[in-house]
Amino acid sequence: MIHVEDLSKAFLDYQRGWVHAVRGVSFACRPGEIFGLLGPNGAGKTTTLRILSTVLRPTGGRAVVAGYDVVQHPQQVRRHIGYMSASTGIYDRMTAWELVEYFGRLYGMDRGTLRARMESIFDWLKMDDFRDTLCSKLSTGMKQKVSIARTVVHDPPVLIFDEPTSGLDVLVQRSVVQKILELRDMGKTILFSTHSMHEVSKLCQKVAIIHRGVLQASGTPGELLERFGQPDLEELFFALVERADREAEASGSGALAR
Ligand SMILES: Nc1ncnc2c1ncn2[C@@H]1O[C@H](COP(=O)(O)OP(=O)(O)OP(=O)(O)O)[C@@H](O)[C@H]1O
Repeated sequence: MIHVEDLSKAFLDYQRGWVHAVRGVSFACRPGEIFGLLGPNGAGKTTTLRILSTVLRPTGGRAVVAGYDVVQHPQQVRRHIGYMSASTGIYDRMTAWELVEYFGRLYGMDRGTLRARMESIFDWLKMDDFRDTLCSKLSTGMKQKVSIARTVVHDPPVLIFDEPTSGLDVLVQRSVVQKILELRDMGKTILFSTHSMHEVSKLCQKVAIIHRGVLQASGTPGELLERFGQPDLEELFFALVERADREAEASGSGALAR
């Protein structure tokens, strides 16, 4: 459902020259599976997810999402994905209900289907108590639920979450993680990025560790620990990041990626 092959993205930056944000990244994620992209700041996670959600064009390689190539059929890709990032917009002057309805209409859903879908989402996310409250008056946790609702309103088969729990308290984090697990159980294909090893071990069937724009390793958490002889994900993460940094220093490209 998500197939990424040798994907690259370089930006021409005014101060830094060419920044190779993503270099030769390949992975696949299937329905009913959560794939975690784990990496430190500046690793290339957001750039990868933006390419997959057609916000950015790759400079090399190929990505197919829900059966559609992201460069050749961006509109079809957008119809079949839900993309949620920290900057997912919540409009203060709309109520929770109006906002989700607005996005459903943008996806071209007819009134009857949209209403039934919204009733079921508001019930699933326990949003009925604040369905008519203005978004400006919602707590951070309530806003996060509205973001999830707008991301899934058109019932896309593929969901892409960019650090969906960042900046949330532990209770809200827990409920977001729970909802992501429920979406997986509904058979969705889920890709998400995070800094948190704890989330990866709780959520992911497969994980890729990315640093300096390069996938340092990918597989099931169990496979990776065995392959690299590490006791847990945290140790594995540090070992791979340090190895990549040493290699970059040795090749003289140490300052490049951050
Ligand atoms: N529009 C841009 N122009 C120039 N460089 C960019 C641009 N967008 C991203 N980059 C650079 O690409 C690299 C990867 O950034 P990216 O945002 O993908 O990392 P990330 O893994 O999502 O980091 P974080 O966890 O901090 O959000 C960084 O060096 C960043 O500065």
